[in-house]
Amino acid sequence: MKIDGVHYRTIWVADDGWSIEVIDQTKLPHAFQTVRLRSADDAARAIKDMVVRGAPLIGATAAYGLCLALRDDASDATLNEAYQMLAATRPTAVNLKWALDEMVKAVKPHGHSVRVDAAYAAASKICDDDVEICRRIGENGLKIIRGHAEVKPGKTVNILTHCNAGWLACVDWGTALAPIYMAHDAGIPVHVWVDETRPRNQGASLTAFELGRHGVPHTIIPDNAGGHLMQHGQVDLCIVGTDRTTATGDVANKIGTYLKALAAFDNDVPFYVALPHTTIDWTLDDGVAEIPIEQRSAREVTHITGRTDAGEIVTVEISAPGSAAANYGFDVTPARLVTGLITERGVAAATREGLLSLYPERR
Ligand SMILES: CSC[C@H]1O[C@H](OP(=O)(O)O)[C@H](O)[C@@H]1O
Repeated sequence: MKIDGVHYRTIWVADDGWSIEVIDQTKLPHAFQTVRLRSADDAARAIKDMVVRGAPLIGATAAYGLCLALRDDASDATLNEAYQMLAATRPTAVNLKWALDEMVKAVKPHGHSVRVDAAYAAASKICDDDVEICRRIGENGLKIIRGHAEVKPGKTVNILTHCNAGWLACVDWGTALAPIYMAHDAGIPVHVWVDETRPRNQGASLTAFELGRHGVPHTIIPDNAGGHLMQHGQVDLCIVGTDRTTATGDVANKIGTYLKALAAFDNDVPFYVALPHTTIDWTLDDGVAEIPIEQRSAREVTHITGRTDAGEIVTVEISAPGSAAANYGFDVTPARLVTGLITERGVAAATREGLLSLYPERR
């Protein structure tokens, strides 16, 4: 996406031809800085510390993490060790394992002397494919937004989203936000209710940053406000992302998504999930029982980082000292609450048959 006229992806090979540069998302929205990754450890730390985050971008970063490991030593032992280390960084986003498996398939057949080139080529393809996949998700989601615009001609289409599933969560475009960018660029009047998304505030910090830079009208709301807005007819549809969706359409996404889906269901508000095929876990049927839910540090709940009026970036404690805090990173929305799955191949019902209609090769 463009920032101040410059087109950025979230991850790229640096000008030295081998190290990896990423946007440091822990510094946004108050500073736009990049970080250089020079080892698999650097890549793992960037994923774990959420310097990079979002299922597709986590996968892309892990892919380049394997490239960096192989530069030092292209042996199977190093490949396996780096795979295991990167795979252990964050458990919920299935793109992580998908990307690592793609890299192993691309590298393993080759002799050591060509493995590094094969790895960088494979990682680059993962990134290029993600850009095109997300662009197509945007096109398919645009049709849905256009449909809502047609039933209220000249009026604004109000869309609620949760967390950040924009270009910052992917390599470019995004998933849930791609249709919104395309609708805005097509002249359809859209407005986005942006869930702040506690505790890491990816909505207030990242989605609002993205939409603001693209000129898309939006309003940041507390996570608990969405149901009220839906009750009062102020939400035409919801579009969110996902970190892992089962073969039956159960959707793991940022904590709070499930509650939003319940409110949408109760108010007859269409609830869409935008995802690439790389986020579908075909091995799972029951998302609530089977999808691993990351638990992060209590400090992310008890403390918050922001900018003072004087422009200083500070972290402060916002809770009663000594109180325990639980920090579940994701929840699972059962398929019955999902209106449709917006993929690069079209929009499917959140069912096994719906997904297989788009991905018949999975039968
Ligand atoms: C397109 S994946 C976006 C997805 O990832 C976010 O989680 P996190 O910021 O912790 O990586 C959130 O669940 C988004 O919906």
